[in-house]
Amino acid sequence: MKLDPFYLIVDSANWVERLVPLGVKLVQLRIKDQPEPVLREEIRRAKAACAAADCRLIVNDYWKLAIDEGCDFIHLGQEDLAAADLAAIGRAGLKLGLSTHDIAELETALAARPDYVAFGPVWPTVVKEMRWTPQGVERVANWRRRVGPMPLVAIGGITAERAPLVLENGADTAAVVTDITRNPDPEARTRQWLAATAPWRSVTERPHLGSPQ
Ligand SMILES: Cc1ncc(COP(=O)(O)OP(=O)(O)O)c(N)n1
Ligand SMILES: Cc1nc(C(=O)O)sc1CCOP(=O)(O)O
Ligand SMILES: [Mg+2]
Repeated sequence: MKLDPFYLIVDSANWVERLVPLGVKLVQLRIKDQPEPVLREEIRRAKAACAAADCRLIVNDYWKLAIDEGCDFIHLGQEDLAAADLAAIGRAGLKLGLSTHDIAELETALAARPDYVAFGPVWPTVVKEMRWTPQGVERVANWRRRVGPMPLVAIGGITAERAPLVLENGADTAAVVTDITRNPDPEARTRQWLAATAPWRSVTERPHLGSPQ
């Protein structure tokens, strides 16, 4: 499975409808603290907008709703994973992305046989409080060697200017929230992201790096 090198994360269907038509091909709907009917409606709208633009939609956290609504990709953190029914997710044919921040989490994630592994925070993030200090791009390269051919997502404090650094260090895709959603011109910033990641969009094979350090 090849992931687009630009992985947009937003907190509403409004954002999906606004930015996906610009050419975004990989988007996560990450909504917190909303009642189920609202979540369901947001997922439906995001799904329709993504279908219209040939964009892959990944639903964060709400794996049961994702199954119900016929989505095909979810993202879970380690706590989400502990509470999830992996067999049900597998039966529904959902692809699975998992968060990792340290070696123990990586081992837990790999044992669940995900479709991608995310690693962060590479740089400081303002989106949420995290137990981990910024990990740096060298550690992205280390994760690349550890996960082998599995798709690798880098996340945390990534800007359009920094995206090439994580892609050069072995990430398959760079995930972003605030560099776009808090930019004064999110549409222009999205276009800058599309341009900054374009060299990796056309690459079909990436040479393997060395063994883990
Ligand atoms: C691509 C990607 N990577 C990491 C996360 C974080 O997931 P999680 O640890 O479950 O935290 P929340 O996002 O749910 O607060 C993510 N959502 N996406
Ligand atoms: C939701 C999330 N998870 C992270 C992790 O490291 O697991 S970092 C993060 C926030 C990413 O937002 P921004 O691009 O604005 O830093
Ligand atoms: Mg989560």
